[in-house]
Amino acid sequence: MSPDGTARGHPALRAWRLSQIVADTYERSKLAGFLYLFGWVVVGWLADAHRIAPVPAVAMAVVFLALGVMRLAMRPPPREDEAANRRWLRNYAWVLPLAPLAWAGLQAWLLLDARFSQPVRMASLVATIGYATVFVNVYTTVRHFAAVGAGVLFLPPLVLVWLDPGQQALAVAMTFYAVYLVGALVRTHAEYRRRLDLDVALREQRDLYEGLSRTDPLTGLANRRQFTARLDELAARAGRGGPGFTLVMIDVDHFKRVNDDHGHLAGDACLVGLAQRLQAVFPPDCSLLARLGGEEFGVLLEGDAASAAASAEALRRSLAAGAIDCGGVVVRVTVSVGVAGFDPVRHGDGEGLYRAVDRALYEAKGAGRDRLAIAS
Ligand SMILES: Nc1nc2c(ncn2[C@@H]2O[C@H](COP(=O)(O)OP(=O)(O)OP(=O)(O)O)[C@@H](O)[C@H]2O)c(=O)[nH]1
Repeated sequence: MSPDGTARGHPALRAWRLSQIVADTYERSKLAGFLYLFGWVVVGWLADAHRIAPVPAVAMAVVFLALGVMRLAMRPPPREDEAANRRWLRNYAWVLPLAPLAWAGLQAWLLLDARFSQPVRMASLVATIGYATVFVNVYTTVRHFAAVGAGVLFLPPLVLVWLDPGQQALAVAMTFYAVYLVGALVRTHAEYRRRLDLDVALREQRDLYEGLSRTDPLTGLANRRQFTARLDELAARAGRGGPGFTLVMIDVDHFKRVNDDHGHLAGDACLVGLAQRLQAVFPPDCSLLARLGGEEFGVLLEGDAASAAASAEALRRSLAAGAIDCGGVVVRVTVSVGVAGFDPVRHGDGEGLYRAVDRALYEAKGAGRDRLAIAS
């Protein structure tokens, strides 16, 4: 298991999970760097630091400002770039503790330098406790970020307070608080992980149902719903002057006989075999292949009708010339085909093209089947 807990799951979900951790970490911490600058302005003003030690006082302010800007500037990479997100987390692991480290040095200075009064030390300790609390409650997207940040902030003053004989009561109280911080860190990190797991599970379910709602369960091709949506999309795009496209509709001839002669299961296997033949002729990366229902298939292809018709004709010929394996039985099937390229003026929209191709297919059937007709 990697530090971000992303070892399991589908790669896309794993990448999403990692990018969510990155996004959450950035969102939670992008402005928090400036809190140290604000804290130092308040505590430094209380401490009269600009008079006691002007150069270190200003230097600390500049350091906190620079570290705040640095955090803000580290914008997360694109979500889909898993390697870049992993790199970002690694880099951020170095950047995030820098401000706490600088604050810890400042805190040690305020506690050890006799020129600073007791109220100033108390004020700085209150700020330190606050920053450590923020770390364990907010930056728990990655547990070691929270642990390192809170540890760097809290442990040095705790040790210094224990070493001061006059501060034993405060040292005991801070020790109890340190124990609370450890418990809070474990709890908030577990809560974050649970929420993240739930988000991932919900996305997984959503992707699954979305896939099912767009896919024909028998052949794995697109279903009619997806086909219609894509047809409308292509027609709208072509209507706006976009690239042209062609619709091919393929209907198995006398498919009822396949069922009647060999059984429904053989009929199902035949449809699956036909879908595979379609995928071989019309590669899915340049077309949308759909089962429109029953024994009817639709193909949407970018480009003109002539090349689509040539591919469909090659398929028709190869089916007519041979036979296909339908789950153990070898069956000869022929197909009738209708083809038309989309013409925005003649067809108007996707439905208009569908009707034209359906008519051409009907003509091919009427003319004796096993043939291709191009819509006039
Ligand atoms: N095995 C199987 N058969 C199906 C499925 N869907 C539809 N059918 C069958 O497909 C047949 C379609 O019959 P028809 O519409 O009369 O068409 P046809 O027999 O192919 O004849 P033509 O289209 O006129 O050449 C029917 O017998 C349906 O039961 C399916 O998912 N699996």
